[in-house]
Amino acid sequence: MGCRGTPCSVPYIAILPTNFDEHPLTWHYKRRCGQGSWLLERLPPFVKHNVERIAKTFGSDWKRIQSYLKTRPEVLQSATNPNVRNILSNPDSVEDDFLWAWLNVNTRCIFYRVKETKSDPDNLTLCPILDFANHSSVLPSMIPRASAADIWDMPLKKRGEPFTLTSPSNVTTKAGDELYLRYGFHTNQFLFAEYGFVNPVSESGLNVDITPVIEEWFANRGEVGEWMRERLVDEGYWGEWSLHSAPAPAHPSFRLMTALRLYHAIPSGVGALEGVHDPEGVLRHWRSTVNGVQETLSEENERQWRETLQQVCQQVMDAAVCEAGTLTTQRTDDGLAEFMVNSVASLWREEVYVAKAMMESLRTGVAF
Ligand SMILES: C[S@@+](CC[C@H](N)C(=O)[O-])C[C@H]1O[C@@H](n2cnc3c(N)ncnc32)[C@H](O)[C@@H]1O
Repeated sequence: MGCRGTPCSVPYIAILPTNFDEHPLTWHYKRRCGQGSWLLERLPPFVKHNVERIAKTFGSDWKRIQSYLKTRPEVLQSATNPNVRNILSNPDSVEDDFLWAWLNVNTRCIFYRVKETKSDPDNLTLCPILDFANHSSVLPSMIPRASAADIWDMPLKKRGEPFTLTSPSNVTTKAGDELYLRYGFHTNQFLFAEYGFVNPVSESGLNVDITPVIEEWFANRGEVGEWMRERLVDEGYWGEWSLHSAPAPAHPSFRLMTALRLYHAIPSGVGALEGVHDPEGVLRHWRSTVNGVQETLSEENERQWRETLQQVCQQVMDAAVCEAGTLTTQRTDDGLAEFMVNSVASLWREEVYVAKAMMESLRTGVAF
C-alpha cells in the first residue's frame, strides 16, 4: 500500500494503474461525492446488480482484514506509513488505498488451484507479467491449459502444478504483436462490472443476461411466484437467464426456457398456492422436461412461455432504446471519461440488438 497516485520504486507496483476512477466499483464506493454516481444509476439492471455484488465482496473483505489485524496488531508495527500503523483506530484514512489495492488484485488475478477442491474461492493468484495481458474474446494469443484435475473436477494431488499457456493453432503471432488473454467466456455486462471495459460489439456473438427482469416477473406472481423461486433455487435453475444472438438464430438459454416453462406450469392468473390443485404433481411434470424425459410440458405451455418471452424482450428493448438514446447525447460534466459513458451506452445498445433478434426468432417460430 501507499503507491496509489505517487511514483513507486518497486518495479512491479510502479506499472500498476495509479487509480481506478473509471471503474464502476469506484463510482459505487464514492457515490456520495458525486463522480460517476449519475452513471451508476444508468447501468443496465444486470450490471447494476453485479456492481452491488462486487461492492459487497469488497466490503466484507475489508471487514475481514480489519478483524484479522485486531487479532495480530503486531503485523502493523513495521509499517512506515503512519495511516497504516493506525489502521485499527482510523480505518477510513486508508480505505482509498485499500480500494486501489483490492481493485488491482480483483482485475489482475487468475484462477489457479491452490486448494484441494476446484470450487474453493481461494483458488486465485496474482501472476506478475501475465497480468499485463489485455482481454480479447476473438484474438487470444495465450490460452491457459486446464489441468486434468480441473477438467474432471478431481481433488488436487499436490500443490504447485505447472501453469501452462498454449498458443492457439489458428493464430500467428509476429514480433511486436500484443499478446491477449481470454479472461473467460464473459458477457460485456460482466466484463464491465468486473473490469470496467467492454469489447467492441462487433467482436463477439452478443449475449445479455436478463435475470433481474425475469426475477421481477416471478416476484409479481406473489405466493405462487415465491414457491416457484424456491423450487428453481432447489433444482439449480434460478438465475443466470440469458439471451444469445449467436450462433444464429437468436435463442434463449436452456435455463431461461426451463424457468419460463415452470412459470406457465400454473396458470398465470393464480397467485395463491391454495388455488393450485397439486403443486408436487406440477413439479414432477416440469422435472420431466429438465431431465429430458419429455421435450415440452404441452403445446399450450410452449405457446405461453414464448409469448411471455416476447413481452419480456419488448420490455428490455423499450428500456434500452430510451437509455441508449439519452446517454448518447449526455455530456460528462463531472470529468468522467467520455469512453465510460460510451461503454454504458454500448451495453444498452447490445440489449436492444439481442432483444430485437430474439423477438424476430419468436415471431418467425424458430424452434429452440
Ligand atoms: C489484467 S489487467 C490487463 C493489463 C492492463 N493493460 C495493465 O497492465 O494494467 C486488466 C485491466 O486491463 C484493462 N483491459 C483489459 N482488456 C481490455 C480491453 N480489451 N479493452 C480495454 N481495457 C482492457 C481493464 O482496465 C482491466 O481492468
